[in-house]
This record gives sequence, structure tokens and C-alpha cells, in this order.
Amino acid sequence: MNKLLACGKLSSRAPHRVLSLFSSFDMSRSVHSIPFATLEVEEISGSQPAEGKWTGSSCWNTIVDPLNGEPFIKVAEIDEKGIQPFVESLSRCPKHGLHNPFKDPQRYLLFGDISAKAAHMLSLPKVSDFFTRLIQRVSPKSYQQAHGEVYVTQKFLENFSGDQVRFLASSFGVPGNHLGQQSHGFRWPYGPVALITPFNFPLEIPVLQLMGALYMGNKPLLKVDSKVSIVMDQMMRLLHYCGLPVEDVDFINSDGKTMNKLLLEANPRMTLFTGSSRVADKLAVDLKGRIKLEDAGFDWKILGPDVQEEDYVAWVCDQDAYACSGQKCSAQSILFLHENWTKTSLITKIRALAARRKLEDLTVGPVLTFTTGAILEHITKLLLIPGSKLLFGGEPLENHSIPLVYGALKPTAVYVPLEEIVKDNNYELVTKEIFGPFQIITDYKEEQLPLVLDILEKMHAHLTAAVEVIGKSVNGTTYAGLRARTTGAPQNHWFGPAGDPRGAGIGTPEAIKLVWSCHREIIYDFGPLPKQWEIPPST
Ligand SMILES: NC(=O)c1ccc[n+]([C@@H]2O[C@H](COP(=O)([O-])OP(=O)(O)OC[C@H]3O[C@@H](n4cnc5c(N)ncnc54)[C@H](O)[C@@H]3O)[C@@H](O)[C@H]2O)c1
Repeated sequence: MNKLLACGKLSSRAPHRVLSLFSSFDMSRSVHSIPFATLEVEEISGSQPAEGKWTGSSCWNTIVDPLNGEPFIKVAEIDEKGIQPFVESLSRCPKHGLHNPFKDPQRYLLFGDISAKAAHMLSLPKVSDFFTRLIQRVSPKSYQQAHGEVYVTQKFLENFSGDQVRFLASSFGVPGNHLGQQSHGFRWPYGPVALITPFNFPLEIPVLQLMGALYMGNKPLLKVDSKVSIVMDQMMRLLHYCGLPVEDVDFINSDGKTMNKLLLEANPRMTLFTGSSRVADKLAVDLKGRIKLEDAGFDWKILGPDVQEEDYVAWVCDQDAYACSGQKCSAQSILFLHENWTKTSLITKIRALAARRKLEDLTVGPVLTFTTGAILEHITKLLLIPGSKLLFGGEPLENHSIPLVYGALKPTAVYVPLEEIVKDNNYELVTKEIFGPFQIITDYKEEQLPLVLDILEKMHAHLTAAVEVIGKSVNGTTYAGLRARTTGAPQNHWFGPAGDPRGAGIGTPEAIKLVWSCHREIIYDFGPLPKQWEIPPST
């Protein structure tokens, strides 16, 4: 039987490492032939809970198995009384960061090496399988979807191997006004930074943002949703195994309120928040704007007049709306069908594809932020709108043991007429993000396209979209064309909202530079002075 660690422990003997929760990294705890792992994915259960050790915290958060309600992970959480060491650790990092183009530039190469090694580890089938199954335990999704997360993370790390990290810090120079003068633009770290991530991508979001923060020379404090933080626990061990200095990252498990307090006291120079718009807006005020956001998405797809490849389009709609039980921030929340599509059997096809989804292979599964009751109540309200109707779903999943604190809903689509969506008293209800296997479907006539655009214009979250009307919309990640989709945030293109100066991005060199570094201009002005220079009249 394994005694499992959900978190490393704080060591009181090594103050400079106190806050690196994995400083107790202990190879003897390794299981299998995976050198860094400290747990067996399938053995975490009610009778053998994974246990976190967190010296200095007596506060335990028991996480229940989303599939059967058994308490299966005990996470040691820091409460408000325990935040001081984290505040002090962040304050030890200078504003100019752990490295920058003028300080310890060899660290750019170090992170290129760490990335190469970590990518290699994730490419090993047993390691990739380990993380895939671990993700499935805490954020249930199909094997393929969970594996997608591991694969994207591996590819991202490959992208930033070798010299690619130092290329992120490339500078440029512009000739000056006279001999000896030149201005240079540099990418500069913020120094102490914070990173907060949600439950739905337990590996991909934290790793991509964490590494971006580190690449640019920051010292990040990382907080992942406790429901899923066991995945990053194991990933931190992998990163340490691949050479990440333990003191470079502080990793904390806490509730949102404690983290909020910690942010106010530690005053990080920059915080990247990924999660709901409600928390994002609160933090933007609390942190006086020193924040970048990847918040909620009410993501839409417009099918234009050209009807073609019906089966393919139906399949993409099903994937976009219901894969990961609709718990991707990019999940399709509303589908606008041109009248030409309403004459086809598209909806029948989407219904049939949605009906294939089953709990056994997690192609549909628990909803972690809405209860079944709350979603059904939402559906009931929508059905009170004149002309609206249930297209399919709208019922709880059957024969399951998903605990009541979570949701269990069959993939659902509700039709709401376009003219009703635009009405002020309906708009907010219809465009509320339901983070689950749920979408609105509506249709429009050719001449109603401006109405569709009005609806898009009024939305507050502009994350992803699949669209043919690019010129009149602002979504950050927009897919256009026959094979367009709303979901699928790989490592090879920008993913993030647009139209908001606080908007962050993830994955690409541009995203990393934008989020995790600022511009610094250094103007070299060495002279020489012009011959026979004299003090001029005052100006
Ligand atoms: N834009 C993106 O890239 C993206 C990606 C994934 C999820 N999301 C969004 O995230 C939401 C789902 O996640 P959720 O419901 O878990 O979000 P959430 O906002 O409730 O929680 C996100 C994280 O913030 C923490 N938190 C909560 N309150 C806090 C506070 N006051 N101060 C500091 N931290 C706090 C939570 O513990 C968690 O770690 C959806 O709205 C989804 O669209 C967006």
C-alpha cells in the first residue's frame, strides 16, 4: 500500500527552500519505473486516499472522487494564518527577476534544457499514460481528451527547447541621433509573479503558463484548483527531476479567499488568472490592474449559407459542445444556423452524435462547477421564453454514482428564437455560460445577419469563435472556414481573449512575451561629444 503525497512538505530546516513545497522531493517515494511519481493512479480510493503532507498546515481539504463521491484525495491547504512564508518568499525575488538579459543569462539555456528533458519525459508512453489517467481521475474526460492535454504540454516543451527560451528574450536596436547613441528594446521580467489556474485543464494550463513565467525570468507562485492540484504536484516532481531548481517556484494549495488575501499581502508585480469572469473582475480591482486574464467564454459558431459536408460539420459541433462534458472554456455555447442549414438534417445528426456519448468511457461525465439541479433550473427558465424548445437532452445521466455536489447531465441543446435572444430581458439568461454539456441553438434568415452580429457585439467574453464574419467581431481565437471549430487550443497558435486590454494569451512566443515580460528600453549614449562643444544658452 502506498502512502501518497498530494503536496511536498515545507521544511523548516532550509529557509531558502521553505516555500518550494516540493523541496522534500524524495526519490525513495517513487513508484513503478516512473522516477518522479509518488502515487499509483488507480489505487487512489476511499480506502487508500492520496495524502498530502504540508508541514505547518493542519487544514485538510478532502476531495471526493467525481465519479463515486468517495473521499479520495486529502490536500493539505494553507489557511489565512499560514500565508506569511509565501509572502516572504515572493518578496525575496527582486523586481528585475531571477534572470534577465543582463543577469544570469545562462538561465535562459537552463530552461531550454529543462524543457527538452521534460518534453522527453512526457513523450515516454508510461509517463504520458500516467498523467493522462491522473487527469482523468480528477477532471473526468475521455482518455483521448486527457491525453490531448499531455500531448500539447509535451509539444509546448519541445517548442521551447534548446535556444528557443533565449530567443524569447531577443532584443532589438535602433540607431540614435548621433554617434555613440543607440536605443535597445529588451524583454524584462516582472520578478515576483502569481499564477492561478482552474480545474478543467489540470496539466496544460498550469505548465504552459508556469514555464512561460520562468522562461522570462520571473519567480512564480502557483495556485491550481485544489480539486485537481495532484496533477501539478506530480508534474512539479517531474520538472524538478529534469533540473528545475526547487526554489524557483512556490506552489500553494489553498482556497480562493486565502489566495486573494495572499495576493494582497505579497503584492506580486503581475498575476495571470485563468478562471471565471467573476473572480477575474474582483482580482483586477484588488490588484489595481496588475493582472492579465484568461476568463470565461460564451463561445459561438455561425454556420453561413453554404451547406456542405454535413456529417463533418455535425461532428465538429458535437465535439465543440460536448467533448470534456462542455468544460472547455472554448466550448461551443451557442450555434447560429443559417436558414439553409435548418432545411438539412444537421440537428438530427448532432443529436445522434451526442447520444453516442457515455459515462463508461467518460465521453460525457461529471460537471464540476454546476449541480444537475442548477442546470435543469436554467433549462426550465430558457424554456419559458416564447418559441424555445428542448432539442435533445435535458435529463440527468442515468445509472451513475456521481455525487450530488457535481452535475450529471445528458448532452443538451435548447432552441431559442433569434428575435427572443436579442430582447433585453432574455439576453443575459441566454448568454449565461453554463460550464457543462449544454448549448443554445438558434437560426437566422439571410437578412437577419446584422441581428446575429448585434448579439455578438453585446457579449462580454470574447474568447473563441468559429465564424465567417471576421471583420465584424473581436474574438481572440477565431476559427474560420469549413473545418472551423471553437475548441482545440494547441500549443501552435495563440489562445486567449481579445478586445480587453487585460487579455492574456497562452502557448506561443507572442503569448509568453506579452504575459510574462514587459518592455524595457535602454538608450546607450556613450559619446563622443562634438568637438569644441560649449555650454549652450538655457532652453
Ligand atoms: N480563458 C481561458 O483560457 C479559460 C481556460 C479554462 C477555464 N476558463 C474559465 O474558467 C471557469 C471555470 O473554472 P472555475 O469555475 O474553477 O473558475 P474559478 O474562477 O471559480 O476558479 C479558478 C481558480 O481561481 C481560484 N480562486 C477563486 N476565487 C479566488 C479569489 N478570490 N482569489 C484568488 N483565486 C481565486 C480558484 O481556487 C481556482 O484555482 C469558466 O468560466 C471557464 O470559461 C477560462
